[in-house]
Amino acid sequence: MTTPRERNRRWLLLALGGVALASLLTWLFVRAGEVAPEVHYSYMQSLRRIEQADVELNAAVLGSYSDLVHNYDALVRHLREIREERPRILNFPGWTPVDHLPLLNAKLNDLLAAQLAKEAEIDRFQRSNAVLRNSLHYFPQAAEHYLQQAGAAAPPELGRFLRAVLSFGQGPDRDSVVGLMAMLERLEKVPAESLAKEPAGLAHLLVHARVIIERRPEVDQQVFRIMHSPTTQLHEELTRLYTAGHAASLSIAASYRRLLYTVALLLVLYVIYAVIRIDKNRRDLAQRLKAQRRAEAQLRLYARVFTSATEGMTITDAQSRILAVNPAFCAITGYAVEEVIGQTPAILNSGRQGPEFYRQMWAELLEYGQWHGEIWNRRKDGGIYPEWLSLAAVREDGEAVSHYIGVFTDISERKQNEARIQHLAHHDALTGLPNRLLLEDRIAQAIVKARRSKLPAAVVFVDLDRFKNINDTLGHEIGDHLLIQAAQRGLAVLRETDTLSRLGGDEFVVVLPELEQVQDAMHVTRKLLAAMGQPYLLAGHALTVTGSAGIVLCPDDGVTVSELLRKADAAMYRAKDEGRNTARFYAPDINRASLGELLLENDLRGALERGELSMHYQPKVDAATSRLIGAEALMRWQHPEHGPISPVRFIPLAEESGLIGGLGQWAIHDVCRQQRAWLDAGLPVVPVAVNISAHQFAQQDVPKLVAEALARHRLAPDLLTLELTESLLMRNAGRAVEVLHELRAMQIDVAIDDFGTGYSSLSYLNQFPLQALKIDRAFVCEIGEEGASGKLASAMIAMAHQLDLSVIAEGVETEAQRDYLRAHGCDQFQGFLFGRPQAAEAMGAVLAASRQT
Ligand SMILES: Nc1nc2c(ncn2[C@@H]2O[C@@H]3COP(=O)(O)O[C@H]4[C@@H](O)[C@H](n5cnc6c(=O)[nH]c(N)nc65)O[C@@H]4COP(=O)(O)O[C@H]3[C@H]2O)c(=O)[nH]1
Repeated sequence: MTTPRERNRRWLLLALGGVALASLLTWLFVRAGEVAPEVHYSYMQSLRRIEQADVELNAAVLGSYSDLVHNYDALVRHLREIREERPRILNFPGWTPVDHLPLLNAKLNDLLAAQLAKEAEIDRFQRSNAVLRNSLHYFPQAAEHYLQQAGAAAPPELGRFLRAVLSFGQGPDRDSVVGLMAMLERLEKVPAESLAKEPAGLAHLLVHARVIIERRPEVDQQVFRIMHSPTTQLHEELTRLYTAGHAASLSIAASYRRLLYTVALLLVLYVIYAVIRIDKNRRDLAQRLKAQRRAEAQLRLYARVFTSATEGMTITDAQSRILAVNPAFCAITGYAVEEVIGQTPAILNSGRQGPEFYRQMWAELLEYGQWHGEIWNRRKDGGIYPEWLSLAAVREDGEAVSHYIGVFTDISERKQNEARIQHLAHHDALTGLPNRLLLEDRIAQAIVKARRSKLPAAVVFVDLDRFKNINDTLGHEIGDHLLIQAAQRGLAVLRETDTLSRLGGDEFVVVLPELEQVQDAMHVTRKLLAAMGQPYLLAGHALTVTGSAGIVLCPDDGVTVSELLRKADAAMYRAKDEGRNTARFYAPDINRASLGELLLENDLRGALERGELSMHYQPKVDAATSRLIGAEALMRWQHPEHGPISPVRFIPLAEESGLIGGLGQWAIHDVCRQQRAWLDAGLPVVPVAVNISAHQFAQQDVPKLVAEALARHRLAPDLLTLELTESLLMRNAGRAVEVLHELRAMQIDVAIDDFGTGYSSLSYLNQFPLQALKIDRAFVCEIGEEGASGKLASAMIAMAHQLDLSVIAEGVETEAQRDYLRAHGCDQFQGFLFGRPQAAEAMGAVLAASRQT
């Protein structure tokens, strides 16, 4: 930007430059045209006329001298011409080069001097020649007359003298002057009486003779001097010098013309350049104007985004002083704009995060230029709320930070939803007791405590005796009420540190951590069974239901969750076997005798080789059109003695025994093999999802395994998808992110399975490159029962969509569930309503049928 002062100076310089250029051009123009031809020709003519007159003057002198012309008219005329013309050559034309002037002036002066000298000589010549002419004219007549008069009396020498004078008069001879003068003097001395009768005639004759003898050489000399006057030569020289001066002037004028032409040419070029520049500037200006308009429109858009965004936005300077906040900020925090401008965001500090949190946040923000995370802040009214905050440091041209920008969303509702999801995920919907997931966690904690405190823990498996009969005869509703009351009674007899959970149906499990003595476990169990065994008054019926319990001790009977549960279960069966309404401690023989899990595990080892395992396929359909769009592969074990065994039972066994690696690998290969077979059979295949267990994920290089299987069966990656559980991802987030990125690079889609049953927050799932989320069957089950669970499923769908995840609902059994989920934007359905898991042949038929729809 130029200041007005600079602009004025620039204009002044421009004006001065213009004046200087105009002066230069004028001067060049004048200099270039200064040699005016008419002045030159006039001067040359004057020179030539003088020269001509001079030549003719000489001719006139010669004419007079040779007596061809008897008057001096021509002579006088030429002299007059020269005199008249002379003033015209006295001043050289103004353009004559200055360095030529001294020589020209010197030559001119020489010429003038020579002319004056010549004029004087001519003047003398005129006079002498007139006298001589007169004598020459009269001398012959006088001689003739005298000789006639004197006759013989004439001096003897006279005849010779007369002839000599006559001859001398025609063409003088210098040498004869002396002799003639001697003769003349002698004749003049001849006494008059001795001469003839005409002495006066002789004297007259001798006077003429003297004139001839004296004047003839004089006139000759004068003519000689006139003829040899340097005027002619000086004329020539002056003309030559003048011509040279003229030529030099012409050359100088030509130089100026060239210079003028060059300057003019430069000016023309400059004008062209200026025009081009002006045009370019005009175009640049137009472009800049366009860009500026675009930028203004963009700014208006940004401003609209800023004011209408639902996220709170804060812009601070480098010292964190708030410069601007948007309306959403005010709506969320309760502060008015003027209350926060100039303050720092510390006014929102809730005290929930310690100094270390902020120190790390700032360190990350300054190092990476951004920070994202959850933070608790305080509203103006003192209320504390969680927000998802994204901070960015703005650096101009990589320099120091100039501003900070904060964008945040109030995630109170999401947090509440998550908390409710967590609660539901970990609690039984009917009784509100912890469910299997939370139970496993509590058992794990009890194991750790037992190890640390050396005080044993007990796990008690309680099953209500013949509860099924109540359900079957009095209906589920009464059964449910009974279970609720049983749970409440159970809770009433337990310590706060104990856990009572419901596994499902009529199965309860109690965790008793840090027992003072082992018998306490039996004591508490008996109290529990007694409480639960009291009569229940339900819908007018007084019901008594007893319970059987199996107790295991940690660490004596086991140190893993599954082991303790399995053994407690076995002990419970022993109690049932031994007459019900009783409790039994676990004993090693129980395990083998009642359940034979170990035997089962043993059987599982050879199951693959014996061909007892197979993959079944359950269809997935598009929520909007109900068209088949995928399938989930589910493993089936056909035990030769026990018949079909659920994967819920044998997959944990396979995980515990380390067999899961082989089974998982086989599952992927078998699904790929099957897809290839369907493809070869010309069926319209759909992507098939394979479950990956946490143990398999930890043990194997899943991307490599998938790549090998795809390559071996020549399958495109979009025909295979993977399902990983939420807890798997959370257990080793760092490695999971890496593996998921590898799979993404291979274009393998990954879905998160059983969502809602883990402990993860959706915000944290953000870091995983996932494509789909499967809502666990537990949440779908609740839909249609007028509970909160429907709301949870819809909250999950909304949150998953916010994370750009497609949502699949598992276990859709009823049309009510389907309609509810569809209305809330669920993308895909899987469940008995659309098809049960079925063998490959049956699935082939489903694929074939899908061609028609
Ligand atoms: N009540 C009801 N159930 C429905 C409905 N729709 C589907 N299901 C069942 O829900 C389970 C869905 O599989 P999942 O959640 O991955 O849960 C699976 C998965 O975690 C595991 N599993 C099965 N096959 C494999 C496998 O090949 N590898 C691994 N690692 N795990 C497997 O075993 C679990 C249980 O499998 P399944 O018994 O086949 O049970 C399947 C399926 O039969 C419905 O409408 N109502």
